Amino acid sequence: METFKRLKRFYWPFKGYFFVSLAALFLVTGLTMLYPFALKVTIDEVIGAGRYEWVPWIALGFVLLMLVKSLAAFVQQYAGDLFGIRTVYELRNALYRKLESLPFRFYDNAKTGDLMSRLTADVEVFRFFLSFGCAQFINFLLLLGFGLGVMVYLHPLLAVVTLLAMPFLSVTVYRFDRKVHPAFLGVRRSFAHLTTKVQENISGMHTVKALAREDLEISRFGDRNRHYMEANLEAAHIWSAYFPLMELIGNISVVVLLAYGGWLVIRGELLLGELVAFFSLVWYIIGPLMYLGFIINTYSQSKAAGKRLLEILDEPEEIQSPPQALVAERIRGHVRFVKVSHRYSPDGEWALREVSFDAPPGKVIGLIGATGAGKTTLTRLISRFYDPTEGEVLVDGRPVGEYDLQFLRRHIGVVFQETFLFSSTIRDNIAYGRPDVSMEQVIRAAKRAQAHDFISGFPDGYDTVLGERGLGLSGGQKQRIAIARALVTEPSILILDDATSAVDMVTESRLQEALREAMRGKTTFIIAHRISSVQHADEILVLDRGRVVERGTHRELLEHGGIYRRIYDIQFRDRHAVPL
Ligand SMILES: Nc1ncnc2c1ncn2[C@@H]1O[C@H](COP(=O)(O)OP(=O)(O)OP(=O)(O)O)[C@@H](O)[C@H]1O
Repeated sequence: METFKRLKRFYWPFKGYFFVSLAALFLVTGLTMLYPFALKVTIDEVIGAGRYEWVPWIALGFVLLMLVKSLAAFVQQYAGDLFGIRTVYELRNALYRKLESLPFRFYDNAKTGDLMSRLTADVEVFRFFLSFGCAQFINFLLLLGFGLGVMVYLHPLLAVVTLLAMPFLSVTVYRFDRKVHPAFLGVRRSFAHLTTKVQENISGMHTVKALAREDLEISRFGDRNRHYMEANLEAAHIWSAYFPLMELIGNISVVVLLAYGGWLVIRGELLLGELVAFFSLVWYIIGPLMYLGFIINTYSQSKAAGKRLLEILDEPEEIQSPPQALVAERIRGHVRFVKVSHRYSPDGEWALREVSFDAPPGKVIGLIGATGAGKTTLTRLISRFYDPTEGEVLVDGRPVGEYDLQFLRRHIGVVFQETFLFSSTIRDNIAYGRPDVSMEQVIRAAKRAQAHDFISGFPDGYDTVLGERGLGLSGGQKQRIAIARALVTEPSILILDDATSAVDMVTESRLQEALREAMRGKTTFIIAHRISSVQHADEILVLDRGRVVERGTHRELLEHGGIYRRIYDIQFRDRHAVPL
């Protein structure tokens, strides 16, 4: 119940639909309960008493009863559906909002397929229970309560005989629930594993094919598919073992009832019509009882699904805007690091160690160093994708944690190492951060990013629709669109994380020229492996295992003769490329 209690805020606002559905259900069940009475009256007081002229009227009464019951059943079903559908609409929105606000840390380990299955399959299972299972469960309780009440009224002893089977049935149902719940949790988990595999494979299909690993992937998929099948089989096994047992217990009580009831009729202690009424009442109880397994099944599944949804909703959002968040007129772009250290997990390696530097507005900082040296980590702290473990990151003299998060990020243009483009037009991709910009601004940004020429070369120009993740463009073209996307927001701070790695040297040098123009008075961080990409920076920080081991201008660092010089020597054995 805990899971449902915690998800109450989603379904409680729609309780009106639920209660309408419930009221209609009361009516349906009440009318259903009238049948045995009508039968009893027809047999004992009409046919038994020879009043045959009443039969057509009784038949007409039955038809009317059924019409009202159908109408009530419609209201019950429709209101129940509305209850479920409206609830999961809110739930899905809340989950998506949560996913949008979760920090980078969450996505470092998140699996897309698993998240997708939570947002789709688990939400659907939850809806099914709200719309259908929950009402069925209440229906069961109603039928049981009404049925027993009427039976006790007709013949208490006979009712007790029926009740004799209940404890056995209750124990069986309890044990069934205990077993079937983990089994369904397993089904949901292995379904998520399966979808994760499919999603990863479709995304990485080029790599799979390039390395001719289709067979391996088919066999891996086969493994997960088998797990999913086995999880389903296990659930089906539990189901098929318990369901007939429940049915058997139910049937035994019917047999006992018929034997004892028949004996009572023979002795004249019970009217025939009463036994017939009793018999149909018993089925109103035993039917739903046997159905109880299915109801428990939907309940168990929705409990398991609800738990998985709560796992997302409960994820901590450690990176948020503070209560009195700072929103300035604009950000000038003065970035300062004071003894900043960072590690991604409390017991992990330090990714940055005591890094300090001062970058006033307009300064271009180059970051260079071996892979894993901490260059990306450093820039991630400026945008507050992570909070530093130690030390302070200041923008315009204020700790980044004091700013409104969206305000801060809107003023920082980031071009990531891996370019991600949406499957929409080039214009929409460039204008993603500022959808209201004019076409002129889009073109200006594209020109500065050296992208205008190749975009204009496409038959549809800026209206060219890109494939998923920008498929159909070269690596360098994608990078330049990403740079234009960052520039169009007119950021005060620009971070280029290996953003020109796929661009040829000539284009890169033109790009840097244009960027210098565009970023005048703003601060730029350039992460690169190529010396040619950072050589014009005002200050170059050389990182090694998280520490700044050298700093200075290109010339100073060359003269210093340290790591930078060694990188330079390796990269420029042919010295003509870069003058000393
Ligand atoms: N999300 C993360 N979770 C845990 N550790 C991480 C994460 N991102 C980076 N690291 C670790 O932090 C260290 C610094 O990584 P970072 O990405 O900053 O290096 P880098 O200098 O940008 O490397 P590259 O040039 O290859 O991009 C590495 O040891 C890396 O394994």
